[in-house]
Amino acid sequence: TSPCDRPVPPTAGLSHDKWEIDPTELHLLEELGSGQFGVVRRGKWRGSIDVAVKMMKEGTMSEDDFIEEAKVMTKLQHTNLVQLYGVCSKDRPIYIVTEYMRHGSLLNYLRRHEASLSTNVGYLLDICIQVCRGMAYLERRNYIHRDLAARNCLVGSENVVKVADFGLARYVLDDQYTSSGGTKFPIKWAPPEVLNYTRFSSKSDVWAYGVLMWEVFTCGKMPYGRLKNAEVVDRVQRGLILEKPKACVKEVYEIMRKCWAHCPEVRPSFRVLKEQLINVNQGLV
Ligand SMILES: CN1CCN(C(=O)c2ccc(Nc3nc(-c4cccc(NC(=O)c5ccc(C(C)(C)C)cc5)c4)cn4ccnc34)cc2)CC1
Repeated sequence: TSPCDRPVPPTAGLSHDKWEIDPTELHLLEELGSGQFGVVRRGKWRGSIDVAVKMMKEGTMSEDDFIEEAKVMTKLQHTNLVQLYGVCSKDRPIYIVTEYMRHGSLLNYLRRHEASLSTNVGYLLDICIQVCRGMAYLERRNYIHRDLAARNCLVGSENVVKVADFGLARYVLDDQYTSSGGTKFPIKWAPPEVLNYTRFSSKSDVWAYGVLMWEVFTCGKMPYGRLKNAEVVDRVQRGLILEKPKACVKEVYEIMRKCWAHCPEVRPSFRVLKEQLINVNQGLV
């Protein structure tokens, strides 16, 4: 295709280190919330591009390792991935600059719109398919997310849904988050091999994706309700799985259940999941 057909890569035109963003070209606006690394704000880049800026609180992230990885992350480009535009790494705190998603996290979006969403099975399935497309791209690029959940997906204009913060879990310094015994470890989205051996893979992302599907079809309920982490670990080890959400048709629940196969090899790939979900969605029309 001629150069004018190809979309200009969003990181084009940056300084010699194309993933390095000049902070004088950023204009910070309101706070969007805060997460594991601290405050996140909306901003404008080069006067007109809407961005989200994570300002890395000191001591929350292994910064040098992340800056190295940022080069790879800027190359991951897909409609259903929140695009990393670059980083401001010359001063501290480091800024992580991504495209802006105006409706916030998928989890809050599901909870806010439960009334209209709970009867719209086709749209709930479409949300799952969009996340699956983003994850199938990461799978093709041999890139593991490590913390896929509705809270780590974002909703943008025209209700597009994108996967965010892929791979970032590797740079969190808080061992309450990184160790499977920690209070912040995402136990309810983790398969047996992660609970027992912290063995992450695209197939552990598939397990988490099954839980994300459950979150979508319950419009943002907490998986396993108020069960304590230890009780969830015990259930998962014994092969007990999440029950079928009311809004979920049998065919969709069958796909969810496959994501929770005890052995990672038995779970479908995201590529296969995507085909199966699209088939069900066409069957619903
Ligand atoms: C009508 N509603 C009004 C309220 N509302 C908002 O305030 C709102 C609107 C837009 C928002 N957008 C974004 N919000 C965020 C955001 C905001 C707060 C916290 C975070 N998350 C984090 O900081 C974070 C997430 C995960 C992780 C690990 C490594 C653990 C996986 C580490 C850190 C992200 C990032 N974004 C990237 C692109 N767009 C956004 C966020 C919130 C949503 C719309």
